[in-house]
Amino acid sequence: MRIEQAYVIVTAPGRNFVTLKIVTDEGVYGIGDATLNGREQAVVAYLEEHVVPTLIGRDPQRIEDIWHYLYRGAYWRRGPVTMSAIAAVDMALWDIKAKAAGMPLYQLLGGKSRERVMVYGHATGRDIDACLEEVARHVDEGYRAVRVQAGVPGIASIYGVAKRAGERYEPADSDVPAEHVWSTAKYLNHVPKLFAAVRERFGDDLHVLHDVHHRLTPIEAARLGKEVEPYHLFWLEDCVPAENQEGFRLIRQHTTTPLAVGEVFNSLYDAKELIENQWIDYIRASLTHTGGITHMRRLADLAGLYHVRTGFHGPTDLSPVCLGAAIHFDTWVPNFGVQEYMPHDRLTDEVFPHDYRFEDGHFLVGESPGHGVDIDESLAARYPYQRASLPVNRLEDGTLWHW
Ligand SMILES: O=C(O)[C@H](O)[C@@H](O)[C@H](O)[C@H](O)CO
Ligand SMILES: [Mg+2]
Repeated sequence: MRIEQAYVIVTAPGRNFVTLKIVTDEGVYGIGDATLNGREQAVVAYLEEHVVPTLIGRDPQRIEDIWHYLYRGAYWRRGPVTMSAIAAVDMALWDIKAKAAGMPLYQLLGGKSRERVMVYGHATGRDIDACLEEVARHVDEGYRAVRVQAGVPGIASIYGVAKRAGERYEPADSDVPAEHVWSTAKYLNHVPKLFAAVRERFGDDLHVLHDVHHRLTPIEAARLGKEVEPYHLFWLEDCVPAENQEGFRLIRQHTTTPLAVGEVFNSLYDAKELIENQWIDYIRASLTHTGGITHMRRLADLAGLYHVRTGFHGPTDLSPVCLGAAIHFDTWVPNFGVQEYMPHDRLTDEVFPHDYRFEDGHFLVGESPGHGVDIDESLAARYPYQRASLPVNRLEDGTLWHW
């Protein structure tokens, strides 16, 4: 079998997605997600200029060799653009291999470790009451786990809160970055009240999660972790920027609130210290941004040695291709934790037909050969790319802060 064609499809049914399609001389093809929110065209250029020309004529079955060819061979290793490009190739090659073997991807990985995959949804609200209504909607829809993000009095626009009730939250919402203003003090004073209200209304059984989105210092995160301990969060996510992995040691010394991190990671080296020191409980890296299935299997196995579980990133800015492949991975991986799920909109699901299905707070993996997701290229062509940037964040004194 040989790779005959490889090309990039950029489409924007509601938001921008980048997909790599690899076609073999035996007619079998595979697709991979290469979407990097706000930096889509950088990955397109990397793929078209530096990756696709090297794939033509190669044996698509040699997944491991091609992964190292693209990783070690790049010389300039790691980084979100490179690793998203490698991930798209890797996802497409695993899709091809599973199709050629006539089996769903999870079988190729090692078979089912569970029948279904628990997900968490996103409940957001401009204030606590509005947020509680969204939590109630998710509970009614069968979710066992809900991420809770609410507006903070005195902060005009905040991460994770949709503009209007019931709407999905899409952060890449302007041509050039919008500027938000942030107050740690106002945020820290408010969040414990939010979770007290959630537990008051919904009791202790519902899994509740929260995303700090990189905005605290370690001691501030330690304070927040301690103050929400009575509310038994499933996890507190991205509480500090994780370039300095050591920062999590201090948080860990002060609180038993479980910690999750990693959606901005792009290799297992970003998480190695965190995992080996057991400073975290869940690793959030995504297949698309962390080099695909080949690399994520290594990261998941390392995590499993230290009681760390997976909690894949799964917002609407990762395409159904990534979500579909992730559900196969989640179905197999022994140390599964939870899968993030923001439903894509109808247009997106039409462009990316798939066989996974959401039911009763869980995903059920499909049985068709491969990862079970396709792309309708003629429909995709109707939705041209339009630049959309993530916001930036400033403190009230104007300091450029973490978004
Ligand atoms: O936990 C999450 O799902 C993430 O934090 C997202 O909301 C990111 O902000 C988005 O994926 C950036 O593109
Ligand atoms: Mg997050």
